[in-house]
Amino acid sequence: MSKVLEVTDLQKSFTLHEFNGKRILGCESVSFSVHPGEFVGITGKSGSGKSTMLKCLYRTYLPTSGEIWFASELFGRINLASTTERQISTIRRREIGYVSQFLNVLPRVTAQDVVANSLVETGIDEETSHQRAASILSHFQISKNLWDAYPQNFSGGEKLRLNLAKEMVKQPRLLLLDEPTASLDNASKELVKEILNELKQSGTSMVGIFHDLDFMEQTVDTHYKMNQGVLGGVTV
Ligand SMILES: Nc1ncnc2c1ncn2[C@@H]1O[C@H](COP(=O)(O)OP(=O)(O)OP(=O)(O)O)[C@@H](O)[C@H]1O
Repeated sequence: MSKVLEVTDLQKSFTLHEFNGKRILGCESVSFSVHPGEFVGITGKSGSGKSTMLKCLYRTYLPTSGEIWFASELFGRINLASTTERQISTIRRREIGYVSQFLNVLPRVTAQDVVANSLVETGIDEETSHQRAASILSHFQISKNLWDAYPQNFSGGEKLRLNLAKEMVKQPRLLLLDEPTASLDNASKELVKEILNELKQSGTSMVGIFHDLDFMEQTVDTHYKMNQGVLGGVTV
């Protein structure tokens, strides 16, 4: 089966200029693949390099070495580790989503506009975008009286669901999840589990990092462990 993502020998280290160029290892020797509709889960101790690896996949961090091959619908097979900023920004708008508990949106933009703007950026007209945004916000159980509120003050669970809504509405080929259950109660976790399963059924591939092992074991297809920056063998 063709691969959506193929990571080979990814390494990221940080140079601390204020400490005479001291280098800190984020991750190294990271190699794995993701197939269409596959959900890969990554666990590991705090500081083991999980977020660094995920941020390299989204190109928030420029990898120090290694390759990240992504099967893009728009550009064909491209190496995210070395492609241009311009391609990366198109890919982020159209094909790769990133979800964490932290909401990074413009101030004074309502929740419904946050989701609708995600679609407008892909070229869909305003009216259709607002209709689809309303439908996904209901589906994610974000109460209607919050749709025209500013999400900066939303609860942790509401922010996470809004983040998921704004990324999922684009139907990305690949979704990156940074601790998708942080700050969720059990009912919200169940909802997120259902949503992730629906996404999988629709063919979206996912890579998620987790501290919540129970949740992870119920949702992922493949599990890797990160240890001191190195990605270890499959355990599920
Ligand atoms: N921007 C940065 N500058 C310098 N060092 C960094 C940076 N980001 C991460 N690191 C270092 O890289 C190492 C791995 O950190 P990372 O955040 O990837 O771990 P993690 O496994 O995601 O941890 P946690 O589970 O606590 O979130 C740590 O030693 C961290 O201090």
